[in-house]
Amino acid sequence: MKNLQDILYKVAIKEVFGHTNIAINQLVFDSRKVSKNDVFIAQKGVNVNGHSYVDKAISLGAKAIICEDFSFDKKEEVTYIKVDNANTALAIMASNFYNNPSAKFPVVGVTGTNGKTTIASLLYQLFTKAGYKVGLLSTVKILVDETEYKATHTTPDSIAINKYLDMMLEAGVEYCFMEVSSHGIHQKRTQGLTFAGGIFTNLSHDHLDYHKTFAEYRNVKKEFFDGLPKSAFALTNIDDKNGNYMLQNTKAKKYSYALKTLADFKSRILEKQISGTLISIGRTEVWTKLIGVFNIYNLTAIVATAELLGLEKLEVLTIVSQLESVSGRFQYTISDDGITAIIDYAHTPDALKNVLETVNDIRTGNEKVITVVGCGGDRDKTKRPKMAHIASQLSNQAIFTSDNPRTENPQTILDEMEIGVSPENYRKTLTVLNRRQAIKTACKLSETGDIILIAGKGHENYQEINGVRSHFDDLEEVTNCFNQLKKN
Ligand SMILES: CC(=O)N[C@H]1[C@@H](OP(=O)(O)OP(=O)(O)OC[C@H]2O[C@@H](n3ccc(=O)[nH]c3=O)[C@H](O)[C@@H]2O)O[C@H](CO)[C@@H](O)[C@@H]1O[C@H](C)C(=O)N[C@@H](C)C(=O)N[C@H](CCC(=O)O)C(=O)O
Ligand SMILES: Nc1ncnc2c1ncn2[C@@H]1O[C@H](COP(=O)(O)OP(=O)(O)OP(=O)(O)O)[C@@H](O)[C@H]1O
Ligand SMILES: N[C@H](CCC[C@H](N)C(=O)O)C(=O)O
Ligand SMILES: [Mg+2]
Repeated sequence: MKNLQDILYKVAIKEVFGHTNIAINQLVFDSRKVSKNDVFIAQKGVNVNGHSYVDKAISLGAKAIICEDFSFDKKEEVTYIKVDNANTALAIMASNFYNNPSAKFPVVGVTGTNGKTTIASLLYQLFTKAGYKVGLLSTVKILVDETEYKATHTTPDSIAINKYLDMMLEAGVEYCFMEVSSHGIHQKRTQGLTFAGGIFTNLSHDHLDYHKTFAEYRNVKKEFFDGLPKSAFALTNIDDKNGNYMLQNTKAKKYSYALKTLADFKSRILEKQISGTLISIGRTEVWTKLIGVFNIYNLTAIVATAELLGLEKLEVLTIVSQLESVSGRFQYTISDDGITAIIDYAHTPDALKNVLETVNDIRTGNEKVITVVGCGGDRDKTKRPKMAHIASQLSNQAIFTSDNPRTENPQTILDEMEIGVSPENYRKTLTVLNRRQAIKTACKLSETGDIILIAGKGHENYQEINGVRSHFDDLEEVTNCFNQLKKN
């Protein structure tokens, strides 16, 4: 049991009803999960208002309520605390509850539209290879040293973040790398954390269903840097047109990385091959297995981060050449007939463009590029025509199919994609609603040397249709098709 008064340290309280010097069990923001002596935090969500569940939480044993208004009948035996923002209060309380784990070891946050998982995961690999115990909070998985936990979000809720950071400390973890999503920042999931550093990757079109305008999306990302402490570093991609903007009001020490502009950390691409890229970082040449200009940005960011965290430059560069690509990010397999299939998590227009440009860059002759792609349901609809245009423009054949339709009609998503195809590219497109069939079609249409890009789902091992998740794995599907072709 903990004392509520201690947990409330640094929370901006507007009004209190009842006593705060009481023992509490745990913090809970979902009334359905409340048990005896818990504190229920009422959050105003996207779908419902948590304030409607205060009575339910009390009936299940909540002893204290954190809320943004007092518009309900109060019970004598319960403590009510009014705050400006329940999400911020929850985040600070979650840090206090776990004794502020983020202040006890370096936690570095990565934000930006694309590249967060790649950078955080590569940093995990790099620091592990350098002999440290490392933690990772990412879209793909959560790692506490070598123990893996399932990730439900890119940035978990603040209770989960602090719980994992606490577990990391228990396990002797020395560095943690985490993704900081725009939803996470907006919902204050990372407030109250002490970051040792922040990294900005890039900003392009995504999540305009949630943030409404690009300016709002950009400002939410900037909020992360505004909140960094003076002791932290703020590392930005200065080739991105929003790179400087992100650091405008940060108190942290500013650093930049780039491939084109003059920067504190600069790399150059010397040679591109399907098996990897030769780059120079500073004055040192390094061979990496990673492919694509975007990945060289990611590598430059991790080299800079490792140096800013005190690792020795030469050691870092030696390890860089050993780093493996991240699951579902430009992951490829080659069939016995010499057809290459690339699985990539590109689910934004910019990512799809980058990946297809990379594919076109490394193709050697007259081989065809066939792209299988869809767009997620219940997410930003304005991405759909843009992604369809890019896929049809930069491939010889685009096959539009379902991603995770979630609660939307899959055909409607495809219709909204098709609107983006220019008349001159129309003949290059096909629509195959069923993703398995779409992948099969791509395999049937391809010949030796051809390249199939299967975009959008990367590492995901499920497909969500009508709210139901069934097992689905792009790599598994294409491998099955390749095996089938071999038999025929
Ligand atoms: C849009 C969004 O971000 N939603 C998140 C939000 O849910 P919500 O606002 O819909 O919650 P709600 O259902 O309206 O409920 C409001 C409050 O009432 C509470 N409640 C609700 C019902 C009840 O019976 N009792 C009760 O107490 C809920 O626990 C909640 O506290 O708060 C929930 C609790 O923290 C999150 O789980 C949920 O993430 C959903 C599942 C989600 O899909 N989020 C995605 C969009 C997301 O966050 N993605 C980013 C990555 C994006 C990227 O960069 O690619 C991420 O960080 O993962
Ligand atoms: N630095 C980058 N710039 C542009 N595109 C990138 C970059 N890094 C990766 N990508 C592309 O974006 C896709 C997603 O990469 P990654 O998973 O690292 O991004 P993310 O920011 O974690 O995405 P999410 O918002 O879903 O968490 C990759 O599969 C690749 O196509
Ligand atoms: N973190 C991203 C993942 C998108 C992946 C794509 N496969 C989809 O389902 O839309 C989001 O929640 O928007
Ligand atoms: Mg991610």
